[in-house]
Amino acid sequence: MNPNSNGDNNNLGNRDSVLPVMSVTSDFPTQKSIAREFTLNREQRAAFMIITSHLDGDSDCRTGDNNGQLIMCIPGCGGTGKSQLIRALSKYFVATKRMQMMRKLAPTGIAAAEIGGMTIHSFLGEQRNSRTPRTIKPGDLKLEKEWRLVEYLLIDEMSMVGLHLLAKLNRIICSAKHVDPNIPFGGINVIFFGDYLQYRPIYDAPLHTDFSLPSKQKSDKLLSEKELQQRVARSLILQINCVVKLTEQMRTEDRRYLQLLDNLRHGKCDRDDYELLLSRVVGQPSVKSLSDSPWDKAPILVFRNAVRTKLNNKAAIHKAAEIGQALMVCIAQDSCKGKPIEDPRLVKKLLELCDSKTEHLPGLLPLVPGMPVILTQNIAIELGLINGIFRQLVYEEDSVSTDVVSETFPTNTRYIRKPLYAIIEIVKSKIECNFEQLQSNLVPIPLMEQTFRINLADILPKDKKPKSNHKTFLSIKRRALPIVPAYAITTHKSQGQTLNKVVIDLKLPSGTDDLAAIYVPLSRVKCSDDAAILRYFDYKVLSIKPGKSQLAEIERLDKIYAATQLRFAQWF
Ligand SMILES: Nc1ncnc2c1ncn2[C@@H]1O[C@H](COP(=O)(O)OP(=O)(O)OP(=O)(O)O)[C@@H](O)[C@H]1O
Repeated sequence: MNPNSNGDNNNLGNRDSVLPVMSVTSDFPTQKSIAREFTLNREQRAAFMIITSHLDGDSDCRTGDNNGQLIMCIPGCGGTGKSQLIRALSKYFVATKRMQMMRKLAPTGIAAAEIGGMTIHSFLGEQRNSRTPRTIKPGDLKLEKEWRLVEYLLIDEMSMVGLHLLAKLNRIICSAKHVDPNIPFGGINVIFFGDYLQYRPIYDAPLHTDFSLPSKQKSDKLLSEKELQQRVARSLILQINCVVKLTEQMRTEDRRYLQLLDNLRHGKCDRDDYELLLSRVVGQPSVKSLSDSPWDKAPILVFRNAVRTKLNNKAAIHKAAEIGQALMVCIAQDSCKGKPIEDPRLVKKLLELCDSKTEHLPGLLPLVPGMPVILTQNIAIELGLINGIFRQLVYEEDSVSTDVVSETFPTNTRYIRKPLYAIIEIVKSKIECNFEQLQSNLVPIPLMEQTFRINLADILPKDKKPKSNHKTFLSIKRRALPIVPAYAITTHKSQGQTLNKVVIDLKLPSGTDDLAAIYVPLSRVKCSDDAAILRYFDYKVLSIKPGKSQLAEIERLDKIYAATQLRFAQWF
């Protein structure tokens, strides 16, 4: 715009003088420039335009069901760029100074870190598997403040979100926003991202649960409070009024491998697909040994937490030997009813429990400099504090001993009873630091405290187990470093991540019939050459089919997608 041209030609002053020609080029980001910056494809761009135009008050976007409230779903299989779209949307909200209107939540720490969001549990102020839900009191000022400015709620990895959790979130938002509980999500706009064929929630019913299908439960049985809440949440999901499906594969460049992944999603892999995967089994010419580069640095994806812990311990022992150092193992401090535990057998049993049973605080934590780690407690996930490399341990000098605590580790292991903090190099740190001497990605991680319950019968030797079925629970308070090694991670933890090289176990534990157990690990990489298969596996695992309610929900969303394309034809 020329600042001198105000439309009034009589005000041009001296007509003989030459007017300065000024062209103002603005660096101000626009919808188009951000879509370009993130190289959004056609589908990502359409979703981006619908949401950002809704934000900008576009009247076409703000009409229709629910008084223009956007209840949107962006489904897409692994690698179709859902997280990339969230990053582009975030950039637009930041650039237009409206970031406080957006809240990003995900069901797991790793998924939340991928999008710079928080976990739903931490946002609800609850622990995982908590038996004491957050109480909602009218006039809760903290809650009101948390939600006052929020108008767009983005929920990633929707396959792992449970209906009960969603119901809680809905109640909290309605209460914070002081609106009629019949208005979905307190009237704010909600956008779900994810893929229903990936992992489902562990202790809850998935969002696609179809309560109209005949269930195993007897029809005359009264519904529990939890089941009622789940049905309420399902009715919210049925109000989704806008769908953009992402279909273009952005992660996998290898056409043949893409075909295999697609066959897998439909439970239709053939012998050729099987042969392709067998050619990647360790020991075959393409992957001679896991000790060779690049496989020696690739994470191993396994199904069971116990297997993960065993592999991590072995890898730590091996790495310590490789660099010629004695292994360090930090010991957790456990107490019961405020007193240290005295029975040495009980102490040992507790320390050897898998961290999945101890609120994710490990009893025995092996540490080797350079070891990849995952932070298991929510310290500041929105700052990227989740994946890192262990660099250094600070501990009380006099708390080190070489007395054997566990046969798992070599005899020269140094056990540290009083660690103070560990210095972790955070892989994708978003911490800004102005001190020249301090590296912003080196973060001291202190000890943390958690309480877990354990059934005594589960840890007593077989001959000492009580005969009756009566359960005796012990409540244990543990102080420990909130860190676990990440040489091996569970396939569940890998969901949402793009991995450069990965070693995958496809031998499923018996009784596993979830397609996600195969599809999630295989879809983490860009091509078949980036995956090594740990050992031979049964052809049968490639023919696991998606469930009925998964397919029905995908079909329902497809129909809404067709209507969305007609409604916003200009962006498709
Ligand atoms: N438009 C794009 N331009 C360039 N790269 C992209 C684009 N979209 C996605 N990618 C890249 O493709 C890979 C997969 O994308 P992303 O992680 O966003 O997929 P996803 O749908 O969230 O996958 P998952 O379901 O496994 O979580 C990433 O490496 C990402 O950077």
